[in-house]
Amino acid sequence: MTMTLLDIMRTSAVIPVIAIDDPDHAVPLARALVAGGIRVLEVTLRTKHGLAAIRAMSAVEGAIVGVGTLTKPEEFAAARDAGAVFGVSPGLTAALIAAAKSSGLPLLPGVMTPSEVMAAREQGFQQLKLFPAVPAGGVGMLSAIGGPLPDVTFCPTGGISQETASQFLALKNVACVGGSWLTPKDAIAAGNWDRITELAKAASGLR
Ligand SMILES: O=C(O)C(=O)C[C@H](O)[C@H](O)COP(=O)(O)O
Repeated sequence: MTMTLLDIMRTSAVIPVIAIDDPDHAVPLARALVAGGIRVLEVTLRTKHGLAAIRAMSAVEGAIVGVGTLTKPEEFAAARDAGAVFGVSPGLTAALIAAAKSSGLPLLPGVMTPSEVMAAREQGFQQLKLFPAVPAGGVGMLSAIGGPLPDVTFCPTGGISQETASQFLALKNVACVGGSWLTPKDAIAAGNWDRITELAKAASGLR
């Protein structure tokens, strides 16, 4: 059965934002996160290995793999073909809206102001990423937006940590949070998969 974006957002409390520097890290990293209860994985296109990593991680049992850092329309079909089942962008443009529709890839677009929330909603997007969440105003801003715009659900990302995530997750209009703290670069480089599983377990326990 195909999962909706909301189903995906409600699967785990935290969506790890992943950047793969070495393609050999993709599968063990995905296995380590899934072993810790974190199944939804956002693999960014920040490195040249992004698409190959999406392909490899999609084959890991239990993993639900999406593509992150979508900033250009041509990236949508390529990510979908590599196996991504959802996409995340830091912002939203007319070209990205068209690419999301033509590729069929469910998109979680980034917004940072009430006007951007309203413009995205007019285009049919009711699940949004607040980015960058903490610099934009964090918990106070999301709670204030929930007053006039209660029908939008957020995945705040940017500046959130294990220590602060629960404040975001307690909000009615937050389904999950995103962050890079589950995948520290030093742990990945050292192949310390047990540490990643521990971080994932702690994050899954947030909800
Ligand atoms: O790459 C993207 O597409 C982004 O939108 C940026 C990431 O979501 C943030 O960099 C994660 O934030 P941190 O947890 O503060 O590291």
